[in-house]
Amino acid sequence: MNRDWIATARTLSEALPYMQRYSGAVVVVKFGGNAMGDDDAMAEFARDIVLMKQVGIHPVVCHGGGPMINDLLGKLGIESRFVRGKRVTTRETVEVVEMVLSGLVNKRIVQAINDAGGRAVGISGKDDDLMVCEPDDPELGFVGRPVEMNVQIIRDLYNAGLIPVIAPVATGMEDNETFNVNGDTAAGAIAGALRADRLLLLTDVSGVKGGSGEVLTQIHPDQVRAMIADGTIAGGMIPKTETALKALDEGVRAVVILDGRVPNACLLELFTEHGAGSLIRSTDPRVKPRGLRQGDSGL
Ligand SMILES: Nc1ncnc2c1ncn2[C@@H]1O[C@H](COP(=O)(O)OP(=O)(O)O)[C@@H](O)[C@H]1O
Ligand SMILES: CC(=O)N[C@@H](CCC(=O)OP(=O)(O)O)C(=O)O
Repeated sequence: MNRDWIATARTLSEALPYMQRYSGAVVVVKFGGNAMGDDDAMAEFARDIVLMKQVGIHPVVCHGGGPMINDLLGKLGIESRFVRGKRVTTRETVEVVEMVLSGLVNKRIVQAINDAGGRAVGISGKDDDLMVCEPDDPELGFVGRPVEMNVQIIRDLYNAGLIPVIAPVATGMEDNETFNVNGDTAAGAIAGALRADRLLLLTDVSGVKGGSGEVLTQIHPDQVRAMIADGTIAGGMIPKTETALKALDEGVRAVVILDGRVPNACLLELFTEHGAGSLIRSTDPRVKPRGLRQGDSGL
């Protein structure tokens, strides 16, 4: 027999304990615009999500799309400006943000998941008032900070066998305003409100790097705080790790920051001993560990 088939069968067999451990788990996956890549990479991501659903996990996809917003704004002659990793969003910009995120990007992901045999439903933070926001910072304009989460719609969708795909656009508390929410912030708020078992933040680096540039495979929340304070964590990694800490405070069991450009990144993290990227886990003794990596004291 061809040896590759034996290896394939062994790989599947080795994944069994991980599949059992995660059965029924809620896994929120943040799919960033930089991690999306070409159609092949999108199709591969979609297969990973469908496989997760097939083995009894409830995947919840929350996406970004910053580079795609930049493209359309550029075509319209509108300049993109960011302050501390967040887009300065005018009334004019927020219309483009909603068109790109709720339209183009959301439906591209929905279509890819459906093509892979899943049943995806695309919504935004506006649907069923999933995410209600207040202005984040006057300097940023129509950028929202989630203050009220109504996640029953997500539970209804995943319990019905569907895969929610969420665009980070939300309603304001007043005047039916539309707010642009950073994708990491939205994914963290959704994972926190769901008390998710895992929040996977897919990005374009292999994880959180320490002082000498090495990727840290497991990080204590206190170490993350120290690395933000001493500048080891900088730029776009600041909102990402702050999101991770907040989500852990809200009851998420563990957050993993990993490279979404690596083939089958989600499967590598969930179903192999190796794992992927940097895992930051809850230190709250009331949050029961589930499916942590081999060798972790909480396993
Ligand atoms: N300690 C660190 N470890 C890893 N990346 C870091 C660190 N400090 C800053 N960064 C930067 O953060 C970036 C990831 O944030 P960002 O580009 O906003 O991701 P995304 O677009 O996927 O949301 C990396 O590409 C890297 O340049
Ligand atoms: C407030 C804010 O910055 N919103 C983001 C929303 C998209 C996003 O977060 O996309 P990525 O995950 O691909 O970066 C933006 O306008 O770019």
